[in-house]
Amino acid sequence: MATFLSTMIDRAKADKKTIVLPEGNDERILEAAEKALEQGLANIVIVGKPEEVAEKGFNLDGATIIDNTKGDLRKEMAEAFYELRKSKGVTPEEAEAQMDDVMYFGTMLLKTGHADGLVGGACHATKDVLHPALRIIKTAPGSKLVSSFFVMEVPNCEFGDAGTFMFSDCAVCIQPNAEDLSEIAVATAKSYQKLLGAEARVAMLSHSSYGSVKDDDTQKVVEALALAKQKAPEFAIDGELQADAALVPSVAASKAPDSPVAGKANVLVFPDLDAANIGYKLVQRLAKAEAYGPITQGLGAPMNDLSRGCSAEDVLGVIAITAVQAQEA
Ligand SMILES: CC(C)(COP(=O)(O)OP(=O)(O)OC[C@H]1O[C@@H](n2cnc3c(N)ncnc32)[C@H](O)[C@@H]1OP(=O)(O)O)[C@@H](O)C(=O)NCCC(=O)NCCS
Ligand SMILES: CC(=O)OP(=O)(O)O
Repeated sequence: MATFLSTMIDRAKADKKTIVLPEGNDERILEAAEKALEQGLANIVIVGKPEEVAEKGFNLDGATIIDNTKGDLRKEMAEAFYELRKSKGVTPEEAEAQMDDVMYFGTMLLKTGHADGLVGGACHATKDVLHPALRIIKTAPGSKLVSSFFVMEVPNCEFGDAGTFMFSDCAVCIQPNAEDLSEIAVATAKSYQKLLGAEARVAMLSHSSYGSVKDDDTQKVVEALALAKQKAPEFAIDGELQADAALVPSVAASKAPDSPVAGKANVLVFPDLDAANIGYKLVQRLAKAEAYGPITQGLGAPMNDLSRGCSAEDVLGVIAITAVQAQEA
C-alpha cells in the first residue's frame, strides 16, 4: 500500500526541485540527503565545509556543497541580506557577520533563487529557523499569518483517514487569538486538501464539546470557529470539540450529534502551542506515529523546520514534502 512518504517521494520525483539543507554538520541530514539523491527526488545543496562533510562518509555524489564561511557566494548573500534589511538598521558589517549563521545563509540561498526550498532544524531550535524565515522570506501574498502543521501517520488506527491526520499549529503561534486560530484552521484545511488530495474535516479542539464548558478558553475557540466558517464556508469545520468527540463516532454521537466533523475529523486544530506541541509528541511517541513536520504554511517560499528529535527518515519525508510544495509555489 502506498504510504504518505512514498506518495510524496513519487510526486517530488515527477518534477525535481532543488532543496537546500543548511545543517551539513548533522549526520541525519547527510543520511537523508544521500537517500534523496539515491532516489532522485530532489537536487541537493548542502551548507558546510566540503572536507568536514566528506569526513562523515556519506555518498553525496551530485550534491552541491557550499561553504558559508568564505567565497564569492558568502559576499553575494551578505550584500543581498544587507539590501533586504538595511531599512531595519542592519549595517553591511552586521550583514556579513550574519552569514556565519548557516540558517540565515541557507535562507538567503532560497531567497535569491539558488534553491526552491529549505529544510532545517535538526540541530537548531524552531525559533532559529523561523526568525530568518519571517525576516527574509516573509508571508506569501494574501497571507497574514505563518503557522504550521504536522502530517501524522498513526499505525493500526481506524480514525481520521485510516490513521492519517494533520495537527496544527504545533510549532509557530504561541498563544493564537480567535482571529489567528481561524486563520490556522482555514490554512490547514487548504493544506490537507492540497497535500493529501482528500476532503478536510476540521475539528477545533477544546476541553469542551458543543457548549459543555463555558470559560474564556472555550469561548476563544467558539469565536474562532465562527470566523473560520465565515472565511471559508466551503470547508467542513466544526467545534468546539474534545478530542474524543472529534475522533470517535460513538462519543461524537452523544457529545456532538449531527456534527459534520465529529467522529471523523482528519484535521485537529489545537487551541494553543502548549496543547498542540505536547499533543503531537504524545501521539508520536506513545502511538509510534510518523510525524512529518513542522511544515510551514503562509510563507512566501517553502521553508520547513524539523524537530531536534527527528530521524533521517523524518528528514527525508520533510525534503519530499518541501519539494512538492516547491512544485506548487
Ligand atoms: C515564530 C516566532 C519565532 C516569531 O517570533 P518574533 O519575535 O515575533 O519574530 P520576529 O520579531 O523575528 O518577527 C519578524 C517579523 O515577522 C512577524 N511575525 C512574527 N510571527 C509571525 C507569524 N506567525 N506570522 C506572520 N508574521 C509573523 C513579526 O511581526 C515581524 O514583522 P515586522 O518585521 O514587520 O515587524 C515566535 O513566535 C516563536 O518563538 N514561536 C514559537 C517557536 C517555538 O519555540 N516552538 C516550539 C517548538 S516547535
Ligand atoms: C517541532 C518541535 O517541537 O521542535 P523541537 O523538538 O526541535 O523543539
